[in-house]
Amino acid sequence: MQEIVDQLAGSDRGAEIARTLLLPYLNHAATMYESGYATSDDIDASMRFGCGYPIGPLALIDAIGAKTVTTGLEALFAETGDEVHQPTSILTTMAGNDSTFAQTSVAGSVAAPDLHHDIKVVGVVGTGTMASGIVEVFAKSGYDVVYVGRGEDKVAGVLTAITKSLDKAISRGKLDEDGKSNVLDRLTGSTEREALANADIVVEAIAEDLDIKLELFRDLDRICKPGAILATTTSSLSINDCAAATKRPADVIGMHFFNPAPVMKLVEVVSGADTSADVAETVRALCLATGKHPVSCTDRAGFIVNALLFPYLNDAIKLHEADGDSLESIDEAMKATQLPLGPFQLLDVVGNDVSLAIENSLVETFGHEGWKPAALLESVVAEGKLGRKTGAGFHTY
Ligand SMILES: CC(=O)CC(=O)SCCNC(=O)CCNC(=O)[C@H](O)C(C)(C)COP(=O)(O)OP(=O)(O)OC[C@H]1O[C@@H](n2cnc3c(N)ncnc32)[C@H](O)[C@@H]1OP(=O)(O)O
Ligand SMILES: NC(=O)C1=CN([C@@H]2O[C@H](COP(=O)(O)OP(=O)(O)OC[C@H]3O[C@@H](n4cnc5c(N)ncnc54)[C@H](OP(=O)(O)O)[C@@H]3O)[C@@H](O)[C@H]2O)C=CC1
Repeated sequence: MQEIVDQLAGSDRGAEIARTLLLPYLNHAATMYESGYATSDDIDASMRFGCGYPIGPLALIDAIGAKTVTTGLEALFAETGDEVHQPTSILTTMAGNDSTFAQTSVAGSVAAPDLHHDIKVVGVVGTGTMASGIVEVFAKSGYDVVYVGRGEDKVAGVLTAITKSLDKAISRGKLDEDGKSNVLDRLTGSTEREALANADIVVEAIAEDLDIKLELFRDLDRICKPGAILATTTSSLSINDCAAATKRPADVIGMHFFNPAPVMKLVEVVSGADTSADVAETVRALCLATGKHPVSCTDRAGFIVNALLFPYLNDAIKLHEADGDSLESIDEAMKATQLPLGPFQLLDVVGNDVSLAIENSLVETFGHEGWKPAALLESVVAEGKLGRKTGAGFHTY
């Protein structure tokens, strides 16, 4: 941790880039805590388990010192005049009285969640990046999984991807052939949504388009048995909107996995206005049963992680546009602070179309001018350079 603090204090261009991009992110994390949207433990856990960061933002503020962070933000604000660079009041208070976020931790005092629903069969809708990973997570945790795609080839593609992943685990000595067969035996692929009739919970991971999701939720409401939980892994759409398409809004919830789903431990459990407490608790317990770390939040654009991550990713693009730092030098500067991926590498993993949708939803909700999507993000999306999934994005693959 001291290495990160030292790296950020450096005088080279890489350290300057890292400060320019991280200080607003730290300010926003403090603002999120101050607003009461999430606890300090959940904010820090979200960035560690959702994005593989070595340290959460509030713990990083503690490590750097609120006074140093505040001074850095004041200098940035003097330069840009952008309201999001003005130190939030909790930071100035902490800078004044030497307090820390660690003092606000309630870890350990929260009771373990209970499963209030019997969950044996999990349904997944979709066969893309997230759906395939989510199917793998549940099947590896011992659940029977029924997944639905839009064609036999797509359904077969999920089986191929999971088989490849299991073979890799075998080659690394983490699984044996029996274990692989057990996982594969739990999978049932179908091209018919009716196959979900017996599922105890359905997690949808189809295209990030509200009309498409609403059509699906209407159909799930018709098909799924009474009491089944209907979950969405949406990155930017409203849980309340999905719930309103059904006659069972109490059973609708956000279950936001992170990419790659089999690796990233975080799941944001997002309660809509009508989600029942029993359903939210059951989903948290289910996350624990699959080895995931659940955090709780309400239905607001970006939830915890994306509201902190995407303004930072957008700032990285704007820095490249404004100061001419190369994509590689910005990626390297951020990786030098021990982030697993540079911002352009991560944008290409997520998909630039998904990133643009998230950034637009953040601007709509929070209204910050400075968060408007960078022109270059709009143009790579318009050119079809969506990232790794299309072979080119900010980088070429
Ligand atoms: C957009 C949204 O709404 C929300 C989001 O998802 S935001 C994006 C969140 N995700 C991130 O920030 C990703 C950050 N990335 C990382 O932490 C790392 O790059 C990473 C852990 C994914 C890979 O780490 P790495 O060191 O480059 O790779 P590597 O050592 O090959 O992989 C580590 C493990 O992950 C596994 N893995 C890597 N990619 C994988 C994938 N796509 N699917 C399944 N497993 C994968 C590897 O098999 C390996 O497993 P073992 O340790 O069991 O052998
Ligand atoms: N990418 C990421 O990093 C993350 C994404 N998410 C969320 O997960 C969800 C899926 O994203 P992701 O896996 O990246 O997307 P992909 O593009 O990889 O997959 C999209 C899936 O949606 C299906 N689909 C597209 N249009 C329709 C339609 N009209 N009706 C039914 N199915 C359709 C596709 O089927 P087909 O192949 O047949 O076209 C495919 O199975 C989104 O809500 C996204 O916001 C959440 C966390 C991280």
